[in-house]
Amino acid sequence: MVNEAADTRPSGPGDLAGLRRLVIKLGSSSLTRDDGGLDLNRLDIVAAEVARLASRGVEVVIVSSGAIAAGLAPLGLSERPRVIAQAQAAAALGQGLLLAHWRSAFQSHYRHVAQVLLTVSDVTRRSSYLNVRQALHELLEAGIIPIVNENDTVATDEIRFGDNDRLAAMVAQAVHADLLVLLTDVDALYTAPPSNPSASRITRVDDIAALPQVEIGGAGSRVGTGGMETKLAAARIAVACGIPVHLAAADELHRVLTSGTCGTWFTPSPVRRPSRLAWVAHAAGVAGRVTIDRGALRALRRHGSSLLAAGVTAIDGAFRAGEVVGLWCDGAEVGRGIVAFDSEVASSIVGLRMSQMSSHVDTPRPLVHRDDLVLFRDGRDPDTTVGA
Ligand SMILES: Nc1ncnc2c1ncn2[C@@H]1O[C@H](COP(=O)(O)OP(=O)(O)O)[C@@H](O)[C@H]1O
Ligand SMILES: N[C@@H](CCC(=O)OP(=O)(O)O)C(=O)O
Repeated sequence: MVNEAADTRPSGPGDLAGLRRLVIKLGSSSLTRDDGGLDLNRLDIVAAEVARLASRGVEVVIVSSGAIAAGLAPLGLSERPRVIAQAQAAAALGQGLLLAHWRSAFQSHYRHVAQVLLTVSDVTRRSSYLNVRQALHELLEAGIIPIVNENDTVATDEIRFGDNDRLAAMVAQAVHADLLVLLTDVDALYTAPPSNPSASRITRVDDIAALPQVEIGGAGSRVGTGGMETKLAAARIAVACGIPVHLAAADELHRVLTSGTCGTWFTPSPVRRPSRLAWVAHAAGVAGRVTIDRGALRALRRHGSSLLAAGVTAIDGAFRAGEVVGLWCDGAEVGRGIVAFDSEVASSIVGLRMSQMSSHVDTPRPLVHRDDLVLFRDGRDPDTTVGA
């Protein structure tokens, strides 16, 4: 088991001598050839680099897109389908092909791979998040390379990542990675989509919250999703968790792992947020809304109090105890927390003091405990989130 106490994170690009655990994400655009099929040569090159790291004792998780792209040709499709059922069929077919190729790419290096398919709720619901984390740790300890992708066939439109960038950031956070490498079809973050002649490369971002005006475009290829926007979202999540991010072109993986003189480096925030609070802050699926009054907000902000039902004015949405809810005050989302009661029970105790709750609940307790709470200092940007 890796010693979590030692700081093994690189201090800058290329400083990987002490690296213990790494997440590498490959986008569809870098795993597919121009004619749409999977680029097996690329998989082989990545497998060779990863096997080299693994032989040094570095634990690596690969987040691999490409299932839908791999399923297009066998289904007789020439481009990514818009109809969700077709995309799901392509993913179901393509995921098998994708994993078979990863397996054979690693076979020559005597490494096993394991398929891990995740949905949004697997990383946002605390119980399944912990299971995922344990399974990944178990695989890494056994020297196996987990190949992670979104479970596209079961994910529905409203509750899917859609891109694998944010999924990769959540995985990096779950396994306490030292570094997240985002590999794509563009060599860096630019000040504007690279098709714009005035766009210039950004080699380093030390404070993502103060990123200079960057014009973000959509995906550059026929197969990619999300473009730079989801990569920046992923970088925000990772750096807030204290994990540096190196964004680079897929064919520069060797340089990322050696000199580091390529791509865009995102410096992590100095404070490594406890993973549980990061999970609450960045949970993609917020199950409901709890509106609180100003007095309650003041108590949370100034005194680090738990959220009591007495300070709640409304409950919206249907949620279960243990899910993440947004906390709202005066029309703005002021924080998030793990709620202690199902929505029906929560609705029945709105405005009640602890002493008045016993006829509604077995054990009167705060609606959101302070240990399960994050507050947004300024607007909704999780960069400015502080633990309560
Ligand atoms: N400001 C920007 N800097 C760099 N690339 C950008 C920018 N805005 C948009 N892009 C586009 O984002 C694309 C990468 O995203 P995407 O196609 O989703 O890749 P992937 O499949 O690797 O996730 C690039 O090809 C590029 O055209
Ligand atoms: N899960 C999907 C990936 C979705 C997607 O296109 O992601 P990406 O190319 O990383 O933006 C697949 O395997 O096809």
